[in-house]
Amino acid sequence: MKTLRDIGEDALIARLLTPFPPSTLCVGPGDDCAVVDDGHGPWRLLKTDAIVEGIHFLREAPPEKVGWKACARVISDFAAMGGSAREIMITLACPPDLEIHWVEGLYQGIARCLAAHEATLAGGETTSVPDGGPIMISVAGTGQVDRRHCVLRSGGQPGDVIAVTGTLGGSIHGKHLDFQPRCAEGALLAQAGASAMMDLSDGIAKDLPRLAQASHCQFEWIPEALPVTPGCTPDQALGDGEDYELLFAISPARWHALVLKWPEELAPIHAVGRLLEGPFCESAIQGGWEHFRT
Ligand SMILES: Nc1ncnc2c1ncn2[C@@H]1O[C@H](COP(=O)(O)OP(=O)(O)OP(=O)(O)O)[C@@H](O)[C@H]1O
Ligand SMILES: Cc1ncc(C[n+]2csc(CCOP(=O)(O)O)c2C)c(N)n1
Ligand SMILES: [Mg+2]
Repeated sequence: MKTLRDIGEDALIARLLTPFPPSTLCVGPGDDCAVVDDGHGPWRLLKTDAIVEGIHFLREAPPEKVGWKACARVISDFAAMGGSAREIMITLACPPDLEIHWVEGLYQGIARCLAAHEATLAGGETTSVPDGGPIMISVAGTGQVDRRHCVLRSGGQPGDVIAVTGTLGGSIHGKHLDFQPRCAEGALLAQAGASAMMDLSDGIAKDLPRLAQASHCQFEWIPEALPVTPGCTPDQALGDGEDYELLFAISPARWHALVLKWPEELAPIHAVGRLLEGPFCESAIQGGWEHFRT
């Protein structure tokens, strides 16, 4: 009998979505967020995400940071559309022997993250896992994005520059619990006419092929152009994952204009490659995170 390990996360999701009719939303499954048009005002963004003890964090991690991470991951996906967060709901599944203090710490981190991003706690759900089971925190949220400036993974064009914010690699040494979702950067990139965008959670080795595939393009990348986090190797920059930086495509003319006006106080931007005439067939980069296999 085949198991999830045999096919991995991406093939599993593709199989699970097969029986469903094509989405009638502005954007259905397949992007960082789903997008809903209420007919007036900004577009609504929907996202759900989960972190699990032993996979995304260890029990000895400071609970405030775990709470921050759980919410910041969702906000990073809003940023990846050019948008921002609105309402957040938290589902908490814990084993009975967990100290109350740990959960209170978790909620301090959640509160800090929501306050920093002007998001509102709308409610949640609390449940248990059997003794010895892992803590799981699931965060669902709504966000919003200006309907003229919503950036999908699928809008990339052959010839577009591929670029990233910040530096890549080494997140396990602390950044994965303590990152700033790139909301200001995402909004500016959307206004500047980025053609495609996503956040980097599984490593650029996994996520760049995903963006290229969604945009029906091939890609080339320049290994020496990767902005590697100091102290990390290029392989770590490619595959460590949980960078929570933005990966985007933009026309060469817009890229040149953007570089000239990019504000110093935002995370720096670096070109790392180019989209090429399609169709996407196979990834030229190895590495990155895939659930059930990594
Ligand atoms: N179990 C599921 N059922 C339906 N749709 C799913 C399921 N899991 C993922 N998806 C959809 O598949 C797409 C890819 O999901 P994934 O979790 O990889 O998103 P991501 O943005 O790449 O990752 P992250 O949440 O770490 O940023 C998303 O559009 C998501 O809504
Ligand atoms: C204890 C521990 N072990 C490993 C990692 C690294 N890690 C976990 S999930 C993931 C990919 C992103 O997840 P998702 O695909 O769910 O967005 C990465 C890089 C960690 N943070 N903590
Ligand atoms: Mg994402």
